[in-house]
Amino acid sequence: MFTITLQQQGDERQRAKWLKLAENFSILGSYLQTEMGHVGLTVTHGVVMAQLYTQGQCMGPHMFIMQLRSLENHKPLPGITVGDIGPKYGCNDGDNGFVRFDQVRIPRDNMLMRFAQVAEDGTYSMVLDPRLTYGTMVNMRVQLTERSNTSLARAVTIAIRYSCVRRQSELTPGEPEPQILDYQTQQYKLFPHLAAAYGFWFTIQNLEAHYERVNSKLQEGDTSGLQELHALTAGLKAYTTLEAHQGIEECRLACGGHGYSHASGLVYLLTSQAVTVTGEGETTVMLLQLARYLVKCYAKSQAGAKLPSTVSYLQMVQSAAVSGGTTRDINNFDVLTKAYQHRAARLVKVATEGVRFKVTSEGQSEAEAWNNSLVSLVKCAEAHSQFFVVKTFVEAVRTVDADDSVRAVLNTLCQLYALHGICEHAGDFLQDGYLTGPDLQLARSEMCSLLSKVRSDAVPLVDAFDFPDQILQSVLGRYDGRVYEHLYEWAKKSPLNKSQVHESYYKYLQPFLQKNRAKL
Ligand SMILES: CCCCCCCCCCCCC/C=C/C(=O)SCCNC(=O)CCNC(=O)[C@H](O)C(C)(C)COP(=O)(O)OP(=O)(O)OC[C@H]1O[C@@H](n2cnc3c(N)ncnc32)[C@H](O)[C@@H]1OP(=O)(O)O
Ligand SMILES: Cc1cc2nc3c(=O)[nH]c(=O)nc-3n(C[C@H](O)[C@H](O)[C@H](O)COP(=O)(O)OP(=O)(O)OC[C@H]3O[C@@H](n4cnc5c(N)ncnc54)[C@H](O)[C@@H]3O)c2cc1C
Repeated sequence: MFTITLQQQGDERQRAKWLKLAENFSILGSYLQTEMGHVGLTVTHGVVMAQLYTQGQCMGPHMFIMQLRSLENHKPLPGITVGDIGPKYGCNDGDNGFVRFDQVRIPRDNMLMRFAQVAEDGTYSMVLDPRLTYGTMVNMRVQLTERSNTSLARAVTIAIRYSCVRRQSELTPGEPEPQILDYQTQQYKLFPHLAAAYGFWFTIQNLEAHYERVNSKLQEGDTSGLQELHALTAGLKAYTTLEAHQGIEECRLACGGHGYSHASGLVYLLTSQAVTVTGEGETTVMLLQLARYLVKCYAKSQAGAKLPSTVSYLQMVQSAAVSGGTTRDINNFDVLTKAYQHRAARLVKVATEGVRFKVTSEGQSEAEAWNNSLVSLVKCAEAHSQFFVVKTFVEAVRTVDADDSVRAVLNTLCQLYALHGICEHAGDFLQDGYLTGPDLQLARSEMCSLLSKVRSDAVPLVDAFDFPDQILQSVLGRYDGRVYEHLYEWAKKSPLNKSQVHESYYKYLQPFLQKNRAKL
């Protein structure tokens, strides 16, 4: 949460009142923003994000503390219906619930008044920027970006270690079965996610530093960095949570049948990661928040305005003829970064001009034009977020304090991440001729060479994440590699294996079999 320390009467009094209760767990709280509600059985209070109406005017979403249950017997207060929402896709240990308010009144003082106040006579006033109310979401989105990185790193650790234990088929006729990690397809499934886990780690360092800079400016009352931070965090949250989710699923699939077992630890990782894709802002909604900012920035740059650092590249949208068009050193970091920059800038331009064209030439309203451009708007936001990761990764491997051998490995991972992205989104790079067919051919063959280069370092690279077995909770990803013995031990612990003949045999199976056999 933003730790802004402005001296506000209401704020100070409210903090003294509520924080004391919350910090010693006298009350338990939940965040209630989503329309359908998410609360649960445990909480006594909730912070409700609701539209504020005062003196007949709507002032937009504000936060209110609502007491939900009696502090005497935990029963819901009058007018409040609260309960559990039932089983979910995952995170069933999480206490998510619903709540309904019917004619519930709360004291004016329950409105959280750090950034906006309502006086006794209903007069509304605000401090700095009303969007500071959304600060908790920005903070949470940074945290979810971090969590995604950790979950992806856990998944690749499991899958890479297991791929060294599992031997299957013949690579060379007559030779022993190879470790499945020696198959190029297995490397192609796993190593780009390994590279992404490293790239995201550096991205998070950059994002956190950015967050701290904006936060300290906010302490001095300077809100100028708020929108850029919001856009950046919304985009990276969307991009990294989804990439991690898809990566974890690919790691699970790469473990074959055992990936389907809870013993893999991958099923839990996958369902937990799915929450981060939707929670704190669904992916498309978040990418559109970023797109809205990019479109505004592009328009400003066209009018000659200077842009904030993360979007300053929009001032330099080049045509492909000027900027590319020949086969080049596709492994060169400057070439790679420029290609991603060009792709992002071009897609922002295309999306912005698409909206404009629909308004000016097709007579659509702004809202219609926006809706009819959503696909290209989402695409430009994804491209911007991926460019940010590539740029950060490249800068990090150039400047990281590491010896030459470590830097060489990081260089390889960074090239792999960037080349893999180009191959995956080839159309974006080829469409205006910035990259050529021969460039793409080169990118693909370089990417495949990098896979075999990563092979020898793959295990040390996942060991370097330093997840102890207690955290990984995966039989497949055990540090000692003794997978098969422990799979057997794990299976034996199943409650269905408590006796040699399960009780269901006597109840259902035996009569059924006997009946059938009697008919013979
Ligand atoms: C491995 C082990 C794992 C174990 C367990 C795993 C658990 C994982 C935990 C996961 C957590 C799950 C818990 C989830 C909790 C929640 O989901 S809480 C609810 C969060 N809800 C959202 O995020 C809603 C998403 N929607 C938005 O954010 C919308 O933007 C909005 C805030 C609802 C506003 O929408 P709207 O009224 O339509 O306004 P807009 O027109 O879009 O925007 C108005 C202006 O405000 C700016 N803006 C929007 N958001 C922010 C912000 N955060 N900060 C700053 N500014 C913001 C926006 O850019 C607009 O600005 P202008 O363009 O200048 O007008
Ligand atoms: C496990 C879990 C825990 C949660 N915990 C909390 C909590 O503690 N507190 C809380 O307040 N909330 C919580 N949430 C809710 C979460 O914040 C929302 O589910 C999330 O923000 C998505 O909103 P939604 O469910 O309304 O989806 P919707 O907005 O209905 O999204 C459904 C579809 O509509 C599309 N869509 C919606 N709006 C647009 C648009 N403007 N343009 C284009 N497409 C659009 C989306 O892209 C998506 O494809 C939790 C959710 C989960 C799954």
